[in-house]
Amino acid sequence: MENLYKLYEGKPFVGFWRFRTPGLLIRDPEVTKTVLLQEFNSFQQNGFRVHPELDPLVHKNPFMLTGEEWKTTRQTLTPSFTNSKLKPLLPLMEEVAAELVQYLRANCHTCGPDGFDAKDLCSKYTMEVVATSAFGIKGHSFQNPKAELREMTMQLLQPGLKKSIELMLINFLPSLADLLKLRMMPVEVDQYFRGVVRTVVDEREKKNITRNDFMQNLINLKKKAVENGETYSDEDITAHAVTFMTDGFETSAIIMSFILHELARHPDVQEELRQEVVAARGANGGRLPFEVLLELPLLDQVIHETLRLHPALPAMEKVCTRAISLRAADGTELHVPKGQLVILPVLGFHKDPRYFHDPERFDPDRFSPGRKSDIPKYMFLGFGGGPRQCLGMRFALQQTKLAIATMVAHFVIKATPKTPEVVEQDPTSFLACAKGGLWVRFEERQTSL
Ligand code: HEM
Repeated sequence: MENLYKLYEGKPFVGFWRFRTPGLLIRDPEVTKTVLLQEFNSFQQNGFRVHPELDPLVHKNPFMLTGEEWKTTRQTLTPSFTNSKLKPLLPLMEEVAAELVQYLRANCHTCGPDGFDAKDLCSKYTMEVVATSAFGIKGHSFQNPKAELREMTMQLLQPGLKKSIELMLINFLPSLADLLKLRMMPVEVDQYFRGVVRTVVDEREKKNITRNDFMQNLINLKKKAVENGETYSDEDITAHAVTFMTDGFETSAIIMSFILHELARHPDVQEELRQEVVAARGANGGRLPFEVLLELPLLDQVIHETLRLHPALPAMEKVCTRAISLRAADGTELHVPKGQLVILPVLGFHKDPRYFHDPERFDPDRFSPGRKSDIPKYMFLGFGGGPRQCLGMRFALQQTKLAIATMVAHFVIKATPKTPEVVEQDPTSFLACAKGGLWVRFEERQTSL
């Protein structure tokens, strides 16, 4: 999509074919705002669908839902992502960050000249954070690369060849996929997650345990629904915990690995960030309290600039649900019929010199308080935009900030011979994925406040 975006400079709309489906690429900020916000009701469906009966746990993910079902689910889950619910998760995340430091200390001298595959490393951390926050369990990712929770989640997120072909059919030839009863989540993964949730819920109910986590919020939602004579089933609890797992684990690992890559390639920014983190830890007894962590300015800018250069979702797909006329800034008008696939080229916008000067340059200062208002609205779409903007954004920022701050406080992150100069996107991946991986090495620092 980035190439198509560049090829049609000056045009607000570009038509293309994806297999037998016509697609519409948007190249205009005004139209992007119209699609995401002003005419949201005409574009409220994401370009993915799963069969509600064959794939109930995936279908209940807000990302897949539309209409009233989407609205109710989003309203139900939103309170779990407010600061008052996220703050109590910090001690759980800190335990995982301490495990990450231990793991790096134990392995940084023996990992060889190429260092660590940053994505693999970060996904151990995000898997454990999500496991403890969403399911209230440990995933044992640092100890065992083949741990069951990780293996089951990976079956969903990095499917093998046969499953990938099935997924293509589900997306591009849905009627054939329905006929063949193809499902996105393998049966054994579905059964596994239902079993995990049943065990956790039973144990908490039997032993009257309450814990400050997402699972507790879901259990409380069920209790409230029962009191009000409404339905909130065990399947709903499982589906929403799985949403947390699938949406929260991989995307955050991707962005963290790109941050490590950029910090290794920009030691000056890394050093400035270290000073910011070390000073804040020093002023708070060696910890970063919730409010302090969220407010560290350079840390926030580094994350946003990395998301600009390497958005986890390089393009967003929407489907027109109500025919509409779109008008671009240059006056071009286009009739968009119901059912039309519409693509918002996130990476194209993020690398367009009209919106981001010298776009290939890693420049966290673009997101500084004095400059970020220069970025046109809806041209930075790292977390999407409008009513469907990423539901887990605050959680993602919290876990990412804690991991990066902890790593720079304890280690110097360095490039290795395998660290790519220019990151090449793997064209087969729907999420951002660097061809050949992102490799970095860690040197332990003497002082670690
Ligand atoms: C750095 C990490 C993350 C990135 C870059 C990211 C990015 C995105 C993007 C681009 C969208 C589409 C937004 C749109 O259509 O406008 C999205 C949707 C969503 N994200 Fe995230 N996400 C991240 C982490 C998370 C986490 C941690 C969770 C949950 C714990 C989460 C849950 C969701 C959900 C439920 C949706 C669908 C929202 C809806 O359609 O109403 N995400 N995310």
